[in-house]
Amino acid sequence: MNGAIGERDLIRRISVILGGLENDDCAVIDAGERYLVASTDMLHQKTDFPDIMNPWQMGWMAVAVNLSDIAAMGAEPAGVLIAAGLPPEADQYFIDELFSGFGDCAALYGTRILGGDTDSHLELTITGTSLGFVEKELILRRRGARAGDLLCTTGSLGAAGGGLWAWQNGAKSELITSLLEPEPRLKEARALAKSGSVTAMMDNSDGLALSLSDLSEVSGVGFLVYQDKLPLAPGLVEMVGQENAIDMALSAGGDYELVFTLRSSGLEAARRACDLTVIGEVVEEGIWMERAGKRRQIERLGYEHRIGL
Ligand SMILES: Nc1ncnc2c1ncn2[C@@H]1O[C@H](COP(=O)(O)OP(=O)(O)OP(=O)(O)O)[C@@H](O)[C@H]1O
Ligand SMILES: Cc1ncc(C[n+]2csc(CCOP(=O)(O)O)c2C)c(N)n1
Ligand SMILES: [Mg+2]
Ligand SMILES: [Mg+2]
Ligand SMILES: [Mg+2]
Repeated sequence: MNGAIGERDLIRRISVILGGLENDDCAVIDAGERYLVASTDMLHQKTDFPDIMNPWQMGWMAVAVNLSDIAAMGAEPAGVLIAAGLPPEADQYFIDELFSGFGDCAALYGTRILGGDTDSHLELTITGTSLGFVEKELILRRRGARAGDLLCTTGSLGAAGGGLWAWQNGAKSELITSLLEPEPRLKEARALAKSGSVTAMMDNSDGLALSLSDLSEVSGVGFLVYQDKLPLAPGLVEMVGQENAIDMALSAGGDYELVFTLRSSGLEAARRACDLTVIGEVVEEGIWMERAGKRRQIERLGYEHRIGL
C-alpha cells in the first residue's frame, strides 16, 4: 500500500484478516446471565495531550475515554486496566499526579483500576482497557436503528473542538476544560438502557458525522439532522461563528457524548431517563442535514488517525 491509510479503512482490512470483527464500542462476551463488554483505547502525548494539560488530567482522560465505550453499551463498569509507557522525563510528581488522575476518574464513576502494565517509552503512551457488565436484555449496540426512529444526543456538541480551537488560538474559554476532562455518560446511558426505548447507541468520540457514518453502516439506515436543533456548546458560536461551530459539532471529535436512536413512542420515557436533544431522524439512506427546508449531504469528515503503510 502506498501512503497513509485512514483508521477506518485499516480496521476493515484488519477485520478481513481476523475473520470478521463486530464494529461496536466494545467487544461483547457471553458471561452466562449477563454480557461482559470490553474496550481498549490508546492515548499519546502528541495526538491527545495538549501542552496545557497537567498530568492529573492526562490520567483522567485516559480512564474517561475508556469508560465512555462501556457507557455506549448500556453497561456498568467493572474495572479498568492501565498500560503506561512512561517517557524518561516523567518525574515522581508527574507519575503521582498521572496515577491519581486514573484513580480519581475511576472512583468518580463507581469503579477502580484493577491492574495494568508499566514500561518506559519515548512518547508518553497510555492504553486503557475497560470492562463492564450489562444485562442481556439491556445491551445497546450500534446496530438496531430503524427508519422512523428519532436521532438524539446527550449534552452539547463541539465543546472539545471549541476547546482545542481556544487552546490553539490563545483564547480563554471554559470549553478547554471540556476538552481536557471529558465526562463519560455512564449514568445517562444506563438510565436510557433501562427506559427500553433506545434502538442503537454509540459515543461520538470522533465527531457526529463519523458517528452517523458508523451507525448507518452497521444499522443499514440513513440519517437526517436538523441543523437548528444541534445543541452547540455554550459560547461556541460567539467564539468561532455559526459555520465553524457547526463544523466543529460535526467533525472535531473529542466530545464523548452519546449519540443514539429511539423508537418515537419511547421519547417520553427517554426524557425521564436523562437530558437529551432530538437532533434528527432515521431515514432509509444517505446522511443529510436540513435547514430552512434545504437539504445537504453531511461529509464523512471527523477525527481519524492516519497510519502510514
Ligand atoms: N487493532 C484492532 N484490532 C481489532 N479490532 C480493532 C482494532 N482497532 C479497532 N478495532 C475495532 O474496530 C471498531 C472501531 O474502533 P474505534 O476505535 O473506532 O471505536 P471506539 O473505541 O468506540 O472509538 P475511539 O477509539 O474513537 O474512542 C471497534 O469495534 C474496535 O474493537
Ligand atoms: C493535541 C490534541 N488534539 C486533539 C485532541 C482532541 N481529541 C482527543 S481524542 C479525540 C478523538 C478520539 O480519539 P481516539 O480515536 O484516539 O480514541 C480528539 C478529537 C486532543 N485531546 N489533543
Ligand atoms: Mg466509542
Ligand atoms: Mg477505539
Ligand atoms: Mg477514534
